Amino acid sequence: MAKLQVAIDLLTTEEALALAAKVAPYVDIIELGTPLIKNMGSSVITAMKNAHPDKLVFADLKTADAGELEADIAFKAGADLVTVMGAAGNATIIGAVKAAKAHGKGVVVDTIGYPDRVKRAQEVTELGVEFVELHAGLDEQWTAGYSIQVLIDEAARAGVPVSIAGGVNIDNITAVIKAGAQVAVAGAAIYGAEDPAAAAKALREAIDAV
Ligand SMILES: O=C(CO)[C@H](O)[C@H](O)COP(=O)(O)O
Repeated sequence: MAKLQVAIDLLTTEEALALAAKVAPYVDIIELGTPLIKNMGSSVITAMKNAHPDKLVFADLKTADAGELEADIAFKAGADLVTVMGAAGNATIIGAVKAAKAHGKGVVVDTIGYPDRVKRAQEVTELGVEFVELHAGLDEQWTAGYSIQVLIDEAARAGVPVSIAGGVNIDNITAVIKAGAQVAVAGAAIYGAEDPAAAAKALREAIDAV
């Protein structure tokens, strides 16, 4: 069964915990967004894991260097998964995987901005990462002509475990899962909804119906 990941792109621990409390029944993975971690530090990771020990806590570090060191900080704080940029060197990804193995946790590679996301996904899977995020970031999503269909097409031909992030919503989540994504990441579709719990529930039901 595919997983639903809520991306919490809010700015304070208080707001993040309040959102997580509403949507936790419907999600498998709680992602702490990069701006949230930059604003609050690793204490937000600890606060979220303490509040939701039964969920996978995903620290979207977007590490570009010092992979082992940065991953170790997040795992010690309570993260189950951390991200490293696909554009980083393999040594950085290998370092983060080393830290993950030491803690019994995992690394996700984020392909944001990478020219050939599928090729990089296949390469880094060999390095022992959990899965690869086929990701169009917020700036790319706001570029004229953006369509999530490009990520859906990439997932269908990746042949390795992937998630999709970049505007997942109730209108496209079925196609995201049918393309083979193991994880659907939804940020604005949940935290920007008038009723985040109802939005998360609808996404969960759409996944379960595939
Ligand atoms: O990592 C991110 C941006 O860099 C977002 O969390 C990710 O893109 C998911 O959010 P949305 O569903 O709003 O695109």
